[in-house]
This record gives sequence, C-alpha cells and structure tokens, in this order.
Amino acid sequence: MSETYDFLFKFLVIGSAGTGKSCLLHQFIENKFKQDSNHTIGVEFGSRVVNVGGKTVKLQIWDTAGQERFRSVTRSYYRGAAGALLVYDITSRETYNTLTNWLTDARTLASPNIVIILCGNKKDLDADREVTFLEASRFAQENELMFLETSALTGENVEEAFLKCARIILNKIDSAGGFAVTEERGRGKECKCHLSVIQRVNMGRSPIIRTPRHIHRKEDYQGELDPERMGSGIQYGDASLRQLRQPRGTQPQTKQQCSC
Ligand SMILES: Nc1nc2c(ncn2[C@@H]2O[C@H](COP(=O)(O)OP(=O)(O)OP(=O)(O)O)[C@@H](O)[C@H]2O)c(=O)[nH]1
Repeated sequence: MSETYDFLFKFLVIGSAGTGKSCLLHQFIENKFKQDSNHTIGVEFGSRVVNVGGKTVKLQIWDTAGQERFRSVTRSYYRGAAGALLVYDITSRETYNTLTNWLTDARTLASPNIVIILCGNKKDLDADREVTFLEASRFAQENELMFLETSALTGENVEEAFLKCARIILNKIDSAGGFAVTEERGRGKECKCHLSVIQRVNMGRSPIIRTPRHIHRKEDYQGELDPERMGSGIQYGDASLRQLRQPRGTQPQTKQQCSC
C-alpha cells in the first residue's frame, strides 16, 4: 500500500551503549517494550508516519550502535539527518558524561541545523538515578537542546520526544512557496524590507513573490530549513508534490531584484 505524506524527515537515535536507544525506537514504532534487547550491530532502521501540526510526516529513523567499535560505521549515517534523539541513561553517570562527544559528532557530521532532543531514558528507575533532572536541564539549556526524561519500558514521553523533534523541524521549514504577501503585521514572516509580511497559505513552490511594491526574493523570507537544500534531511512527500504540480498563477515573468 503506498503511503502519502507531506514530508519525510531523517532522524537519528544516538548515545552510549545500553542507554535504551533500540527500546525507544521499538516503543515508538510498535507501541511496546522490546524484551531482551541486544546490542545493535552498526545501525538498524525503523519508520512511522505521524501527524504533526496538520501535516503528515514520515519519520525515517536510524538507530545507531552505541558501542565504540561501531563508531566509524555509525558516523557515516549522520549525514543529512534533520533530527536526532540524544539518549543517556539516568541511572548511569558514565553515559551522561559522554553526551558532549555525541553532540559534537551530530553537529559536525549531520545537518548544521539538526534539531536534537536530549532524552534521559529509564525514567522508571528513579530509585537508581545518578543524574538529576535539574542538572540535565541545565546541560540542555547551555547546549540549545530540548530535554525530556523518557521510559522505553512504560512508554512515558517516548511519543512526545519524537513528535517534539518533528514539530520543531516543521516550524523551521521554509516550504519554499505557497506564500501570500500581506501588509498585516504579526500574522506571518516579515520580509527583510520590513514593508510586507509573507504568510504561508499552502504548500507549493513559488520562488519569487511579486507585489506592487517590489519583488520579494526567497532569501528575504525563508526560514532556517529549506527542504530543497541537499542534506537538509527533509524531503517533500507525495502529498506535497501533488500540490506542487498544480498550476499556480503567481509565477513572475521577470527577474527584477528586490529593492530591499
Ligand atoms: N528499566 C528500563 N530498562 C530499559 C529501558 N530502556 C531500555 N532498557 C534496558 O536497557 C538495556 C539496553 O537497551 P537497548 O535498547 O538495547 O540499548 P541501546 O542503547 O540500543 O544499546 P546499543 O545498541 O548497544 O547502543 C536493555 O536491557 C533494556 O531492556 C527503560 O526505559 N527502562
């Protein structure tokens, strides 16, 4: 059966061995705890279609091995990831102490705009906790990460972690078109000319928008993430492409430069 979705996001699950990465993925996809989980060899893969903010998004998730000996293999999968769950085990300070290394790898090897959610997993083992919520929250804040404590065992916050990541990515996307230009402030993204506001009205590709005042170039109003950029970790899905193919009457005939 063919799936229809607006976007496809490439996600990674990274972090030290034994933190529960495979169990988190399994819980998210199968909605149950993976009993007898073994160390991942290299990488494993899962996918799920979710609805976020009215858009259908296919999450293509790469679960990487945490063991050091697989590091060179797993690093080769980082390229072009749009989002990542960075996992440590709240009952193991050792796994928390390695977070900076994982973070550096993700930011260097994946997309520069990668959205990372820090997950303190095994929340159900609170009695054995070695890392406090406050300490990890501070780390997340200092490193511009979103933070959640999760439990792959009970399912607590698992769905939320993946959906939060997808939601942030969607917010950052410039859908590269389907915008209307208005002068109503506060209801869209302001063009750099500060005269007009670009409002997203639907999906579509119209690289330049012309108003009586001037032509707005894409770079005047685009967001942080552009699905059309190679290595963004984002692709348009069938649902978006169908709309993109619809005839649009907004394409400009000339290539004047924006005066702003
Ligand atoms: N209590 C509890 N145990 C968990 C949880 N998540 C995972 N585990 C256990 O932790 C161990 C490691 O889980 P995995 O998912 O295989 O860990 P991983 O991070 O994928 O490990 P690598 O593949 O080696 O990188 C297993 O024994 C799981 O049963 C959790 O939320 N709570």
